[in-house]
Amino acid sequence: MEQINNIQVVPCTSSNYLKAFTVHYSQNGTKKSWDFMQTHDSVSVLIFNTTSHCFILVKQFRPAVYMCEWERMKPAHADPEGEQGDEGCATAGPEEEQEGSEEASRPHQPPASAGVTYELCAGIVDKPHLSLEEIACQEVLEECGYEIPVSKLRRITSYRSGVGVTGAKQTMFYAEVSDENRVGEGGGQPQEGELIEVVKVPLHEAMTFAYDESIPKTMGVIFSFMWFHSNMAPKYKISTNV
Ligand SMILES: Nc1nc(=O)c2ncn([C@@H]3O[C@H](COP(=O)(O)OP(=O)(O)O[C@H]4O[C@H](CO)[C@@H](O)[C@H](O)[C@H]4O)[C@@H](O)[C@H]3O)c2[nH]1
Ligand SMILES: [Mg+2]
Repeated sequence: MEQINNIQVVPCTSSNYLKAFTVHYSQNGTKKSWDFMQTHDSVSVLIFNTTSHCFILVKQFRPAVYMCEWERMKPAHADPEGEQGDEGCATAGPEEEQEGSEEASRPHQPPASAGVTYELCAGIVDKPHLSLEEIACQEVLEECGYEIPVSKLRRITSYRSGVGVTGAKQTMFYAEVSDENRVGEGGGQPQEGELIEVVKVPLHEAMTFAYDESIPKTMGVIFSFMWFHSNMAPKYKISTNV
């Protein structure tokens, strides 16, 4: 379990990952404006291990998810844009800053598990010299430890994510792997700060997993499990409990 402490929230003024803008425009003669962020497109891969009949997912701490929970649990007086003084900044109170103290003893800070989500293996498209498929295969290797050629990828579809905020394009692939393709532990690239746990979801538990709201997960997981159910499950002649 991760230990999350020393939380400080500051305005994001310069980032390699996102840029915030306001666009002013006219729609059918009416002047409008909209705030949005430019981010990278991304790829994701539904991985099915044919040896163990399990889906291979990744589990990782997501600061954005955690901060939603942090906001929710914050006492009313701890307004980041109000009483903290620094514009738009928030710092955890003194009791939150003691390293190593029990998370349960911090009434205003959610446990780290509140920010951990189950996701498809995925990555941002930030290498112009590589195809979407090549980036997807790199992520499968780095995050999950399976080495597969691009020919093993089947494109499921692409769609827009965060249409109110980013509108970035995500492309989803499907890949069947076997234990023989496993060449490493996965886990992401520690030098880039990635700390990823590889988890297996047995095929027969997939739909129960997908609809269990107590398990935080992305829409990609739910959609891809349903895609598998209607497109691939008959091939494996296994009920997925829909
Ligand atoms: N985002 C960001 N902010 C930082 O401040 C920040 N600082 C460092 N980094 C580094 O960027 C890399 C991002 O990792 P990936 O390429 O594996 O992309 P994912 O984070 O897995 O995101 C994908 O999968 C998600 C789940 O399906 C989708 O929601 C996304 O759309 C989709 O791109 C890591 O090396 C991370 O250390 C930041 N990355
Ligand atoms: Mg990733």
